[in-house]
Amino acid sequence: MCGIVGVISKAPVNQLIYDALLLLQHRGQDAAGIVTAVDRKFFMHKARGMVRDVFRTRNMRALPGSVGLGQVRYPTAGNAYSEEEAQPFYVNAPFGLVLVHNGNLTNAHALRQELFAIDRRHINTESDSEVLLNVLAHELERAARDLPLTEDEIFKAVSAVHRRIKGSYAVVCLIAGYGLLAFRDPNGIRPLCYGEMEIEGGKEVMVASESVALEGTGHRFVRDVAPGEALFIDLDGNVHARQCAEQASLHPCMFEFVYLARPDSVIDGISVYQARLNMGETLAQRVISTMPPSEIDVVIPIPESSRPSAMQLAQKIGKPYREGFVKNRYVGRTFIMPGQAVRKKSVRQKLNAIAQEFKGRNVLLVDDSIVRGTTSKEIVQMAREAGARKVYMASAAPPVRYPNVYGIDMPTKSELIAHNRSIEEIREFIGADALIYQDVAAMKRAVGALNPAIDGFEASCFDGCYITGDVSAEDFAAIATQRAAQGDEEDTQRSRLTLHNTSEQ
Ligand SMILES: O=P(O)(O)OC[C@H]1O[C@H](OP(=O)(O)OP(=O)(O)O)[C@H](O)[C@@H]1O
Ligand SMILES: NC(=O)CC[C@H](N)C(=O)O
Ligand SMILES: [Mg+2]
Repeated sequence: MCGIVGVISKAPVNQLIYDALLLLQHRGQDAAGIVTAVDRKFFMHKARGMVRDVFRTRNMRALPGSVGLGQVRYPTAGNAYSEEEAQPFYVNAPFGLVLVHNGNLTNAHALRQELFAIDRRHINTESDSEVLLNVLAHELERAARDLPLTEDEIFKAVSAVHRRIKGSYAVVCLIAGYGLLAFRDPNGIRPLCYGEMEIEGGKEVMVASESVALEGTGHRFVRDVAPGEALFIDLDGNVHARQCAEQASLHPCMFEFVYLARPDSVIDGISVYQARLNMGETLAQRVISTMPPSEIDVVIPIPESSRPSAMQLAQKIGKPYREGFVKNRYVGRTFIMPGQAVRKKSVRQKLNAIAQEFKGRNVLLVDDSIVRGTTSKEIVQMAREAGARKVYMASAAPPVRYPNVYGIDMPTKSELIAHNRSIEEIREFIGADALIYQDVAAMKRAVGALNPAIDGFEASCFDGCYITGDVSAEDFAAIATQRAAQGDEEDTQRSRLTLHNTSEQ
């Protein structure tokens, strides 16, 4: 998952974009980048690492201007080692475009060929976002007639982009000298919203992945961008909106509510925090129907993301909720780290047990999800080492059985602990005395009840239904092969032609 942000202001935006990216850091830890613009000239700094490491004072000073955009990256195409795949991406024609993307294109491999063979465009990385930018550039070129470029032409280009690209995408693009373009895929899989703030000399408009970025930077949340809709924000901060997709429906990604988004965000009218509480409530019913609550002494969350669900579950089953694991706040989120070896090592570095909460007790550990089983396996063992009598495990999300091709990095079935395994086999693998999972329909009901206007959820990793309906066996294979062939760090550094890199040299 990536976090994206774009701003049109009358004042310098470098610090503002930095602040917004910090608020979106939980969506991507591998790379960060900002582009600002003065008139038609772009300034960029992007590099691998977390926001705080990527931007030093000298880099910030080199980002002048009152319009700009930024991204924090969690790769789902290409790899984590490439500086060149960090975003934003830039193309000089037409007009000068820079783009940030959250999501994953399922037909990137076919588009890559098409761009070369038909549109005569060169793609220099494995990133699907570079493909997306070039499709947009090509369509803008086709739509644009005489100067100046008009709103109608911009929206026409977005409609053409919707027809060509498949998968999930929330996009912010800066068109040099014109303004900021933002659009969301026709199923609204990835989140995008915008807000405003009155400032001296006019209005400041911010587009961001999550409402927390708007709130945390003092902007008033206006609304979510609708699925298939495009916003064009001109340099005076006027927002022009148009539906650019032929067919649109709202199917936000369920995994945002389960794990990815911050609990203090509201996505498509649903409070992420409330969604997690509701999931805890329905999970409690599953627990009660599986074992008598009298067999449980204490409910312990696996920090961080499972806390709201565990709290609600404990209250519902009438058992104490205790903090049995302490999280080292300087270790990032393990699930979005690249590579299984580092993820495994990080669980122990990140979480440590408080023995007194475990000693001689029957504990029910609650996590928001079990994906590869890395966390649960370690945690169950740690609970035993800390002296627990029985260790039960509950997951606020159902078993993750199918690959995700829409922007969560689990492209192959084989890496999923629940794929082709019964609940009993998973229980045995993680070494728990009992394992209780959320039910798919119950989860959809519990979260869906928070906004009846939603058409449904993109929940393919739980139910195997891919909302775009057009992911072919070839697409699955291409995505999986591409991720499997990531190469190592050294290899990646060697193989890249660094076209637009302004990082430390
Ligand atoms: O089964 P796994 O493959 O281990 O993945 C699932 C775990 O990963 C996530 O935690 P993470 O440490 O990424 O972030 P958090 O601190 O927000 O919970 C998630 O909350 C689960 O704990
Ligand atoms: N998680 C994401 O949104 C990733 C965006 C894009 N597919 C990349 O890999 O850079
Ligand atoms: Mg976790």
